[in-house]
Amino acid sequence: MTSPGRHGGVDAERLGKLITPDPETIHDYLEIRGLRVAFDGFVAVKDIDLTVTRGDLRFLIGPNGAGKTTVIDAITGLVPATGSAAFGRKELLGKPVHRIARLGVGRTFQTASVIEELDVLSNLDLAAGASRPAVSRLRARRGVPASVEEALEAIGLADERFRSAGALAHGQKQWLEIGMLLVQGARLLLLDEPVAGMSHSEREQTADLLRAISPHRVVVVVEHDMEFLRAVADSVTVLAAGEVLAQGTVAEIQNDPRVQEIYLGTPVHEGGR
Ligand SMILES: Nc1ncnc2c1ncn2[C@@H]1O[C@H](COP(=O)(O)OP(=O)(O)OP(=O)(O)O)[C@@H](O)[C@H]1O
Repeated sequence: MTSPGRHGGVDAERLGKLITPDPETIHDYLEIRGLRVAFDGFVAVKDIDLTVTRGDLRFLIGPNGAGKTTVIDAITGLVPATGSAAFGRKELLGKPVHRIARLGVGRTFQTASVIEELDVLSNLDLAAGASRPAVSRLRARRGVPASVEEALEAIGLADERFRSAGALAHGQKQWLEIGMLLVQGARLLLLDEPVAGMSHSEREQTADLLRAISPHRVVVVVEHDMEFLRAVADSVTVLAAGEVLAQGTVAEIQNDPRVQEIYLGTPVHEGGR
C-alpha cells in the first residue's frame, strides 16, 4: 500500500481527528515583516512581507536562487535574519531551532530527513516526543499513542509501520515526514519541494493530503511544479532575487506579465520553473 489512507487517497476522517483544530490556535497565522537575510554581504532575502493564515494554502514560487528556501531557513532559525517573523503572535527570529519547533513550527526539507535506520513507527514515536531507549521500543509498540496510530492511517503507512524508513518509496518518505510534523503538534507547516521526484500518482495523493491538512493548519509550500501548484494552491507568492514580485490567486499569478517575464518569457501555466 503506497497511498495515503488505507484504501487509497487521504483518510479524511482519521486525518480530521488527528488534526482537529485546537480552539486556542484558531487564529494562527504567520506574519513576516521586513525579513532580511544576508550571507557575507550578499542579500539573499530583501525586506520581505508575507502573511499566511490557516486554510489559505500558500505556495512560494520563483526561479532558482530567488530566496525561497532561505525564507524557510530564517523562519525556522537555521540562518540569522533581521526584521520580524511571528507565529501565534510569538516572535521567531533570534530563537534557537528547538524553541521555534516548540512554538509549533515544523518543516520538511528537499531531501526527506526521516531516520532511515528506524522503522516508520519509531520515526513517528520520536516525533511525538515518545522518545524511548531502543530496548523498550518493542514493549512500547503495544501501546502506540492514538495520535501516532491516526497519523499512520492518515498518511497511508499503517501497513508499513515496522518497515525501516530507509526502505520506503520516495513519496512514502515525504508522507512520513508530514505525519511526523503532525504528531509533533506543528501548527505551521513549511514544506520544501514536497513533490520533487514523485510519480504522478504520488503527487495526486500528496495533493489530497495537503488539502485535508490545510483547513486546520497554516501551510506554506515551496514548489517548482506548476501542475501541482494549480491542483493545490489557494494563493501564491512569487519571489525573485530575494523580493516579493507578485502575490495573488493562481489565476492572477499565471496572468501576471511580470511573473511570465521572470520565467524567461514562458507563460507560467506552460513552464515548469
Ligand atoms: N548558506 C549560504 N551561504 C551563502 N549563500 C547562500 C546560502 N544559502 C543560500 N545562499 C544564496 O542565497 C540565494 C537564495 O538561495 P535559496 O536556496 O534560498 O533559493 P531558492 O529560491 O530556494 O532556490 P532553489 O529553487 O534553487 O532551491 C542564492 O543565491 C544562494 O546561492
